[in-house]
Order: sequence, then structure tokens, then C-alpha cells
Amino acid sequence: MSIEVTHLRKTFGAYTALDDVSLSVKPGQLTALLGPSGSGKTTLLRIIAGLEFADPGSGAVCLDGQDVTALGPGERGIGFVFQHYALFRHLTVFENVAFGLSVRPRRERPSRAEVRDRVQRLLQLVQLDGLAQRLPTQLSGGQRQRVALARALAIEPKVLLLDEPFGALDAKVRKELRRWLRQFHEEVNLTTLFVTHDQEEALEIADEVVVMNNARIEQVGAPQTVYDQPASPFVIEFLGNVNRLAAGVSVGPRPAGADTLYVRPHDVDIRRGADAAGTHALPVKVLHIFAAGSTGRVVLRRLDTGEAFEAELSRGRLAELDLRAGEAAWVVFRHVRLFPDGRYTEADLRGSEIAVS
Ligand SMILES: Nc1ncnc2c1ncn2[C@@H]1O[C@H](COP(=O)(O)OP(=O)(O)OP(=O)(O)O)[C@@H](O)[C@H]1O
Repeated sequence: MSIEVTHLRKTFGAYTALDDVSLSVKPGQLTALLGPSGSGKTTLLRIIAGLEFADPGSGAVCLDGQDVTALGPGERGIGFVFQHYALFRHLTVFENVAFGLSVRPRRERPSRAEVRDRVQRLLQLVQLDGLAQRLPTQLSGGQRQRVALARALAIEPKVLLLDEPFGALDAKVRKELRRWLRQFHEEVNLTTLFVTHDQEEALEIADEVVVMNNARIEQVGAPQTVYDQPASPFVIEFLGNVNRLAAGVSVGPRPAGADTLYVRPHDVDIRRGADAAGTHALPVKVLHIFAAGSTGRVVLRRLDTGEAFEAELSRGRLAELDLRAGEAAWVVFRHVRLFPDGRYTEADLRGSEIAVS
């Protein structure tokens, strides 16, 4: 089922939480709503769920082309899971999952046998079939979160909304659960919108990423598109590490108005002495070398502006360079971004080196 929201505006008193937000989510996709705290992600999710309403007359929410703007949450066929999984503490895992079915009006309520079968199937799906009789307190955080998902799925929703579903868990469990969610999504293929402020999480598992900032959508695209072709300085800075450097000193050519150059640490190549001859390399001083970890990192200082920045290279390349802190070197940027007036232009020097004047 597709989700379409158009021109939503939401104010809380004088505060604007959503400012003319339009978004289209394709059926069967796993879409991440990504943005910093306070950017409006939860508000947007709650409006889609029907738990909150946009400012009167400010837009519409459609599910599969049907306008549901005026419908309550129970009438929208949506399942949702929030960060603080509110499982019923006194009910077993089985009873928690069955809850949404048992509170249905009598004529819509499945028989006990049907409920049992459906709950069993759901518990298998979330890989908790052995734990049906446990209480929530006897489960790990990750297991509780999967119970919450099974409970949301029990009503057979057409859309699944997840608000920071793994937010309260530690980093390792989060990683496991996000892979599990991706796999799970491939099995059920339910249109899913999940909120996260973790860019790695969004880039790793989503089909499409919606980047929000300051009550607006900054960019929508596939993970690789938003990472490689960010539409604004905000997006490039929010998605992964990036160095911000002055574009104006010895770095040329550049479009008028572009005074900041953005370069990802993995797009910085370091050259030594003779290797730099004949290239348009920028002279730097090596400040620190971090060789522990899966890749090597080197902190450098530009000689022309004094700015410090970081390069990320493979351990092999780092060993080959055999750098020492304090020595002189040169860098070449494989790929930089410039944003005149805060907008992306095709001033992308992909594949070319930046000339030093
Ligand atoms: N009921 C409310 N009353 C007043 N202000 C609110 C209300 N709900 C949200 N806001 C404000 O609207 C803004 C957007 O909130 P929202 O929860 O949508 O952000 P978010 O991107 O989900 O942030 P987080 O990642 O911290 O959850 C915030 O500044 C918040 O304080």
C-alpha cells in the first residue's frame, strides 16, 4: 500500500514542527525517516498514523489513493511500534501478541483456534516461537522489541510505522535487529516507514531515505544517492563524516559563491615527496596517525589555511605510505562538493583533482 502526504503543516503554538511537507512512499518499500532530534520525524509519523492531526486545511494523508485525513488511527489499517515498547507486563508474550485480535468487536474477532494459529505464525516470523509463555520481564530488550513488532503485525496492517524501534537498545543488539528487520521486510514486503536519527541504520537497511531538517524534507532518495549526491550542505554533513574546508585560498577553480568545500575522508588521498610531483596536490603537514581499527585515519593540516582535516585510508595504503607525525606530505581530493548559496550544483569535480593555484 502506498502512502502519500501532501502539504502538511503542523504547529504547536508558535512552533512549526512540519512546514509544508509532502512525501510519497512506494508500496512494499522500507523507507527511513532520518533527521536530527526535533526535525519533525515523529510528528510526521504520528500524523500518518492518525494519532495527531495536521493544522486544519493544511494537507492530506492518503493510503493507496484513499484520503484518510479525517479517519482515526483504528480505521487506517496501520500497525505501529514505538521506541518504548509498551508491552503489557502482566500478560505473556502470547497474550501480548494476541491482544489486538482479542479486543476486536465480536463479529470481527477470530476464533480461539485462529488466534492461536496466527500468534504462533507471528512468533515464528519474529523468531520467538519458543518463548510464548514468558512474561516481558523475562525477555531481553531485543526480544521485547520483536514481540512489539509481532503485536503490531497481528492485526494484519497494510502499513507498518516504526518510531525509533531500536532506539533504546545497546549498539550491538541494534545492529543485529536492524539486519533482522531488513530480512524480515524481505519476507513480508509490507510498506514500512521507520524513524531513526542514526544515519548508518538508515543507509544500511532502507530502500529509500527521507532526510528531514528543521520541519522540512531536505532530500529523498536511495541510500547511495543521498550519500553520493547530497542535495545540500545539511545532507552531506548529516550523512557520514565529511571535512569542511575553505574553498577560496589555494584551491581553484570553483563556482561563484562557493566558499566551502566538502570532502569525505575516504576521498582524500595522501601522497609523499616524489609521488606528488606533477600532480595538483595540496601541501599539508601530518598531525596524527590512527592505525588501530579496520581502516587507518590520518589528521592533516593544510599549510595554506591552517585548517585541520581527516583522511581515511586502508591499512595497506597506510603501511605503504609509512607516514610520521610532523612530516610534510601532499593530498589529492578524489571527489569534492561545493554548494553555492546552500544548493547543490553540478560543481562536482568527480574524478578530477583540484588545482592548486
Ligand atoms: N505535543 C507537542 N507540543 C508542543 N511541541 C511539540 C509537541 N510534539 C512535538 N513538539 C515539538 O515539535 C518538534 C518536532 O518534534 P518531533 O518529535 O516530531 O521531532 P523528531 O524529529 O521526531 O525528534 P526526536 O528524534 O527527538 O524524536 C520538536 O521541537 C518538539 O519539541
